[in-house]
Amino acid sequence: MIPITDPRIEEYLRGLAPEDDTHLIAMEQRAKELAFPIVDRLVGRLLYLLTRLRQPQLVVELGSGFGYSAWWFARAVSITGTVVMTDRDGANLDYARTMFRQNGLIDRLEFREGDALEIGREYRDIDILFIDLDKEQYRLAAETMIPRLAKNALLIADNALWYGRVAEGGDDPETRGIREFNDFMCLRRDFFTTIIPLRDGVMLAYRLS
Ligand SMILES: C[S@@+](CC[C@H](N)C(=O)[O-])C[C@H]1O[C@@H](n2cnc3c(N)ncnc32)[C@H](O)[C@@H]1O
Repeated sequence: MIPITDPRIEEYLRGLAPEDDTHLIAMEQRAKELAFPIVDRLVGRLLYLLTRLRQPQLVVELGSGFGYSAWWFARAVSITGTVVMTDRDGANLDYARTMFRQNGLIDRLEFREGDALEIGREYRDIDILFIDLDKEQYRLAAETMIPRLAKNALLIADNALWYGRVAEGGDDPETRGIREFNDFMCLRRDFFTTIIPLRDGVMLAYRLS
């Protein structure tokens, strides 16, 4: 496994990103206790910044877990914006619903239980698509959802470097899935795509028309 960011750098960056929101801290604690993969704070802050810059009306997440990444999107969209959460595990969405009811952001959220791609197909004119579901499904997710994106949409995907295994020549289904997805997006002429080596790699792909 290739370390993407030196742990000392990550610790330094985290030290520059203090947050005191009790729900956020509770979710970070929960993720730690359950060993549940969330984007974590540094990527969360990037999601927040991108959302503020793009000012989306519609954000769709494929693979929302219990709402950590959605918290950053929901905080950043305007009061008329919507963040669609999808997860096949209803217990995750129950946790998120309770949390967003308590913090007053619930009107900005839709909670959709089931297969993320089946649900995702129902939406059009998506301004921000966030992909964080099973890694074998990334390319299919992109193929399915690109026709449903708005002009100048932003496609964001977590785990684009997959613990460095994409660069090590790993051949397990998840690594293959991420590598195929990266190739698929980076070779497209209708997107401007880059991968930021932050945490586990974040792909940003801007739709050029
Ligand atoms: C990495 S976690 C998401 C973490 C979340 N984005 C965050 O940062 O807070 C992936 C989630 O996607 C869900 N998932 C994976 N594949 C899915 C699919 N095809 N349809 C619905 N949910 C899926 C899993 O149940 C899991 O909760």
